[in-house]
Amino acid sequence: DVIPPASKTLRPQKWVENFPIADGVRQSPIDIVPGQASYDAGLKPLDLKYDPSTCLDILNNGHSVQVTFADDTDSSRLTDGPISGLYRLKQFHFHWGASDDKGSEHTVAGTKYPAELHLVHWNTKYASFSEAASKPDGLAVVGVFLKIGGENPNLQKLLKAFDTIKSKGKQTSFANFDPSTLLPGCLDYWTYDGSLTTPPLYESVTWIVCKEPITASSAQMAKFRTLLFSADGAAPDCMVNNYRPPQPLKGRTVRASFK
Ligand SMILES: COCCCN1C=C(N)c2cc(S(N)(=O)=O)sc2S1(=O)=O
Ligand SMILES: [Zn+2]
Repeated sequence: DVIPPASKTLRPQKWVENFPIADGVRQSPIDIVPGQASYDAGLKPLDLKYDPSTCLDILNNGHSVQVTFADDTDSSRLTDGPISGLYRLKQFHFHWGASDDKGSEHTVAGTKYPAELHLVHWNTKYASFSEAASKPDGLAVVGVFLKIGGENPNLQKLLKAFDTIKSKGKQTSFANFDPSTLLPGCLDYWTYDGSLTTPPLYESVTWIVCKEPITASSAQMAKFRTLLFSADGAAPDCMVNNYRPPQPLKGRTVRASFK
């Protein structure tokens, strides 16, 4: 009989069966309500420094498109902001919709953006990324919204690689990409304690969501939608709507770095 495509069997409503933490107290994403965030004058500006030479490869992992970095030195790292210590960049990836009216994981007063970039960093107080990934202060993910606007030249190099990693499991070398070209000009942010937004849903993430979006053209968004959840040879299953909807706040406070 027909095997349902992964995008149907692994949908968010099903995750709690295998990952009970899906109903946990600090799940992500959330709806950020600016009027309810509390300005914290003690929050420092983000200090992000990325070294393009640490960029290794680009991969279709069956959930998203991911660019992975060498994390054996401190040369691509996040410090300050809401965190203490130094967190190394491990990877970045995106979430997007089947159309321009949805796709982001976090929402802002109910507004969905067409996509969201996640830059994943791990706390170097732990020996490795995989050790850090499950600790309450193990990860810091910087989220950047994408909105529809003019073509973003800094996305072109990424999008050009998509043709070679169309299906699940495909990966290709990807060198000298500077992720800071994907950051907005203003690094004002909201921050709260949350989780990975896909299984294993570990409650290990200090979320840092930038207020200012970057742009992508509608044509560039369409390029994301040419990727597949499915592997070569399987029935093609378009990689779209790979976002988890907002989760209950359960008493958490969202802090703002700006007034
Ligand atoms: C040993 O590794 C275990 C966890 C590894 N990761 C798994 C995810 N599902 C995941 C989701 C992430 S997201 N969407 O919350 O940024 S980051 C991330 S991840 O940190 O790369
Ligand atoms: Zn993500």
